Amino acid sequence: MTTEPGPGRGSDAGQGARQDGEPDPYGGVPALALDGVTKRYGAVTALREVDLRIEPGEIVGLLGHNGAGKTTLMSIVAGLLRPDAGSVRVMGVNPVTAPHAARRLLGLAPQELGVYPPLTVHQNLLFFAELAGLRGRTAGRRIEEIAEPLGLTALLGRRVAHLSGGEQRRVHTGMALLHRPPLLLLDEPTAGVDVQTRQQLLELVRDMAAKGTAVCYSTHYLPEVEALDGSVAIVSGGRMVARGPLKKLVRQYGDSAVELTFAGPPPDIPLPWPSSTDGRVLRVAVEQPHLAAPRVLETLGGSAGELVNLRIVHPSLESVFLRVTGRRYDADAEGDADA
Ligand SMILES: Nc1ncnc2c1ncn2[C@@H]1O[C@H](COP(=O)(O)OP(=O)(O)OP(=O)(O)O)[C@@H](O)[C@H]1O
Repeated sequence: MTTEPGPGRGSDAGQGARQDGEPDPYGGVPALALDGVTKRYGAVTALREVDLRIEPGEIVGLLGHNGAGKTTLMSIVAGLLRPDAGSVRVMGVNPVTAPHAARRLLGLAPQELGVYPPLTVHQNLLFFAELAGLRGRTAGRRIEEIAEPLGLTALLGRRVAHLSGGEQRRVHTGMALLHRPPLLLLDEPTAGVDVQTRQQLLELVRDMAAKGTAVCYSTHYLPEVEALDGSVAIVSGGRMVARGPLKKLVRQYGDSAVELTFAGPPPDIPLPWPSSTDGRVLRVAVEQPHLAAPRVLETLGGSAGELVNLRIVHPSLESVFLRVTGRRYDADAEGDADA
């Protein structure tokens, strides 16, 4: 399913502007431009003609179910994989033909932790700073600069092996920021972290974007994207199925509904409203769900005994996601991915 507003060109693509009043040092070049990118792994087509544009200062929440193609997309941007077709530009630089130049322009925090447990936090960060070409005092200053907002200052002398999972995740994220890249790729940066770390990371992302950094933020947590209040790119089956500012997509595609979850498959009852099923969930599309809910319940008759949950769904990113992918965003978590 292809939906407007398409792959994110023009002023609707997102915020895309520095909020700190500084001039844009890159002269209007998009931080990321993907055009018609296709990637196959043997018989599996992981990405199909994907277009995506991210402007400096824009935060894009990259969303999709397991296997949608998010990591493949980030790996192509980072120059770790070659696309089979299409073009990629990072600040105007082609990561296929100029991988080293492109790598200097982006910071990648992959899904898998890339920290060295026997080394201290400082040694880990210094190692990455040196890989990025930073030396001496400059490297030391950058480490201090990123340690502070990530809450790592007091941990700099500790061995990473002795840190909690959330602390290790913060070190891992910090490594991507040391060289102040204009494009930041964060692949599920809050996987397995506690609420406080999540807040810290979100704040840091907002802060960096306000200073002009473009951020591509892949996550399975829709509330994070809502909290970042940036723009959204939704991939499904390797295709870009929606792209645009969050608020605009919600206005355009956000449906309201009453969602009924049953102990088993939803009963087959005739309803006077459009409805769909997804696993154990029956979704009834109604305009004013809080008013319609009692009438929906009345139609259940004897099946009401099988009901385990009723939820009022207002237009939100969640309903946009369902509309453009055909599946609820939490469908993976319930293990009913093929429902
Ligand atoms: N190295 C590989 N060889 C073969 N198939 C692969 C390989 N890597 C990914 N795939 C397939 O490509 C598709 C896209 O995978 P990708 O990892 O990009 O998805 P994703 O959206 O990042 O998923 P997740 O949310 O689970 O991390 C999936 O069907 C996956 O099975």
